[in-house]
Amino acid sequence: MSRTIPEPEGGAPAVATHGLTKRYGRETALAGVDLRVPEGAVYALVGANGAGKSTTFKVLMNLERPDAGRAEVLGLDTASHGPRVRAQVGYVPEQHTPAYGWMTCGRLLRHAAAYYPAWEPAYAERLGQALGLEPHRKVSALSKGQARRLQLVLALAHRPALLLLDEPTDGLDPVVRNRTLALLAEHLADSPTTIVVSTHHLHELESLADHVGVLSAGRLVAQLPRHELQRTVRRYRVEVPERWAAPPELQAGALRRTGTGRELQWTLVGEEREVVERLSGTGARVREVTALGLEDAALAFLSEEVSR
Ligand SMILES: Nc1ncnc2c1ncn2[C@@H]1O[C@H](COP(=O)(O)OP(=O)(O)OP(=O)(O)O)[C@@H](O)[C@H]1O
Repeated sequence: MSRTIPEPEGGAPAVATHGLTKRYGRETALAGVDLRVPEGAVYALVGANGAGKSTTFKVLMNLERPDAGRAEVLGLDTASHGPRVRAQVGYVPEQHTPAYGWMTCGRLLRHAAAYYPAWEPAYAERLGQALGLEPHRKVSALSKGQARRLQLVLALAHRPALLLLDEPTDGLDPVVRNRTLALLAEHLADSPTTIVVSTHHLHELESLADHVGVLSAGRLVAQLPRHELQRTVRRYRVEVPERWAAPPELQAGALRRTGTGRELQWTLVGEEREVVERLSGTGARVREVTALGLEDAALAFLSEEVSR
């Protein structure tokens, strides 16, 4: 089951993929993904390990070629405009291994400054200080978290139109993790930026994300604005008559079902009023309806398959 948003109105999306498919040998990493990221959105990409998040980022950066389909980033076809795309994107890759390991952090930042015309040295310095970056440390000698801090400065300091952040807080200690999220919020407030960010900790993006995409085994099983997600995905606690069978239209909207006997908890997609009417029409009594947080609402899509 997949739920998607219509094409954003007015102007091209900042990121769009069309039937994106990527295989590694017999492994299908992406199976016909149609991503739509409106300009200015903070789009959280979630999914289990191996769902295809990093592969999506790599294709968007033209670091991997799709086997079928195509991707557009900032109006450019990624396959034919790789360098132009990369020049306009701030990318934090999944791997914590920045290039130029023999340089010091300070030297690498100066090197990047020469490469990006919009690089702001003062901003780079401020970010480095806020993240506790040590300019004299050699890149190859950085710990995982230290490398992540450097990658964040490299991605943000040229204020790109698009940030592609693949688990940006991975490896960071809790203090720097919070600081990074605050820096991202400040960055957004200061410069118009579209962000696509993957995470296994969606609650961290509770105050930032306004769109959510859920990848499951290479398929985009949900893609919708956050307010839509939270409005239409609800948990219903219902009491059902004996030998009650759920009608097919409710089964179709069910993401998760727990409970036994006559008391059930269902996470369902649909307009609350209609869902309650449908349930009541079958003799079930709705005892409680709970609105879900961003993380629970998105994660419900990931348990969809296993609950069926
Ligand atoms: N270079 C590669 N060679 C072979 N298989 C690969 C390669 N890169 C990715 N895959 C496979 O493609 C699938 C998607 O991987 P990907 O790294 O995109 O997932 P992910 O959602 O980022 O996972 P995680 O949350 O664990 O980082 C996985 O099954 C993975 O094993």
